[in-house]
Amino acid sequence: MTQYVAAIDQGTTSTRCMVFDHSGGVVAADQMEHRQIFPRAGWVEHDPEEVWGNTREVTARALAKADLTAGDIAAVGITNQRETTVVWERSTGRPVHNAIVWQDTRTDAICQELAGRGGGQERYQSTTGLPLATYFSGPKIRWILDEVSGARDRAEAGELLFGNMDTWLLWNATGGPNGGQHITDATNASRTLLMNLDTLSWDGDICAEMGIPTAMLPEIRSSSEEYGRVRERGVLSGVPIAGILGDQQAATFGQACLSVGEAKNTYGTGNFVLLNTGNDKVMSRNGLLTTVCYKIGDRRTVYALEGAIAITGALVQWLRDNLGLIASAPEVEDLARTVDDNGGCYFVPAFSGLFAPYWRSDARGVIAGLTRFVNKGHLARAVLEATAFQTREVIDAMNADSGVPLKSLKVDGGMVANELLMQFQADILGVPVIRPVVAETTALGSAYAAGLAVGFWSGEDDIRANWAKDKQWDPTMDEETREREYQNWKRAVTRTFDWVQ
Ligand SMILES: Nc1ncnc2c1ncn2[C@@H]1O[C@H](COP(=O)(O)OP(=O)(O)O)[C@@H](O)[C@H]1O
Ligand SMILES: O=P(O)(O)OC[C@H](O)CO
Repeated sequence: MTQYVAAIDQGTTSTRCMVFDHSGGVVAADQMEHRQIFPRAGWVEHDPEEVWGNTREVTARALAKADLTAGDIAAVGITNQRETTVVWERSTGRPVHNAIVWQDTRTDAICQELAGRGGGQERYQSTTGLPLATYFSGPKIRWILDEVSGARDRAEAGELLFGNMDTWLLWNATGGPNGGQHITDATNASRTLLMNLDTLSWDGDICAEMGIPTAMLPEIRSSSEEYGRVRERGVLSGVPIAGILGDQQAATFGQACLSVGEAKNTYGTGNFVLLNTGNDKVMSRNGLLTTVCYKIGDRRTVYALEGAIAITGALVQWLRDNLGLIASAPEVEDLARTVDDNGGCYFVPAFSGLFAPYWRSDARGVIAGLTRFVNKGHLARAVLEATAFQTREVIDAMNADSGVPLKSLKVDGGMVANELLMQFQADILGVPVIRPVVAETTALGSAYAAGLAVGFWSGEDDIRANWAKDKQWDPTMDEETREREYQNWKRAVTRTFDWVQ
């Protein structure tokens, strides 16, 4: 009897396997962190083989915890950190380079060169919905083909394959060199700078301009259909892999933001606000991305506007790992509660430049407003407030683009355990912030996509019915304080500009 659906959530800091029942409840879970490799300032890499090894391990451990076997699982969904780029050999499965992570800024010169050509930024935005920025996969593939000896010739000959983490895991799970499926879904493909947002196919002209042979690109499919079955030797042997969604789109789906105008914010390594815009793609005039939200089987594509913020939870990690001011991420709340306010201190974590709504690769981090009064408690508060201020900036942009002010914000991700942050977020936005019972909405969203494809769930009404509120924070800050604090933040942001020359 197949009573459950499994999800693999391959995130920036860790890989999880979660098993869900029909009500969307968590039956079992396991998680492993992988190494963050920083070869130079601004460069961030992961080892794809380590990530694949961790995926197998967390899957085996999650099943063992609930005493389940492959026969109990109706389908598997994959969700993943988006944009992170892997290039590997078709015949052996060996990566030709470490994965280049979404936060990595090494492709700045490539992006500037492409922007300088005919059409430049404007052409990329109108075709792909994205600005030309180091964040996306296309320039990262180009860098690997330029820098790894012989790689471009081998890619042209069909010997090398490209994939984001979804494709890398799917290919390995379905057999690797022995029949592995080379497939991605439209949400992941919409983050490469290479896909046409209307046709959901690779844009031949852009690929040629970027020097990327189409022979190495995966087939683009919907987010909910059977792509293949787990290889014979896998713990989930024979189970269909039937859902793929980029992690932020998965969280949108898992939060049941299924109607036009519904939005969620995920607080992880970075923050990502997605607003469902239905079957219409809205082109931003305020620094947001236009992206595929999901495509269920052969139904019409649903699009989203996205505010992508590079560094939020990663700043808490930085406080822990680089300064040693806290021993674990949750301790940042205790430290921040030792003071009443930020003491005039604002921390703008432009570690990878600034993403939405600025897209400034020349920006670098700044702590503004330092005096002898400021202590580590104020610094902890400034670290948490940075997440809330950055969120306000992208919500403002969204309100301007859509013309309809947001009434409340659904939240999820690792940082939403932080009650101080959630209250400050409601205060600085001036709208209620709502956390669901299952905060693991990313894994849940990909489980829903997989379960829908095999008939485990019958439709979107099941997803809506499973969503339940855990807690709500209402704004308590007066308007004058809110705007004064926000304007101080904005002034601090301007101090990060023009640093990299
Ligand atoms: N209680 C907390 N307060 C503040 N930040 C937290 C807390 N718990 C976890 N974090 C941060 O949340 C992030 C982990 O969230 P998660 O959703 O697992 O991220 P990802 O999916 O990006 O790997 C880390 O960057 C960590 O610093
Ligand atoms: O791994 P996360 O949760 O930080 O998400 C990363 C995003 O997908 C990057 O676009």
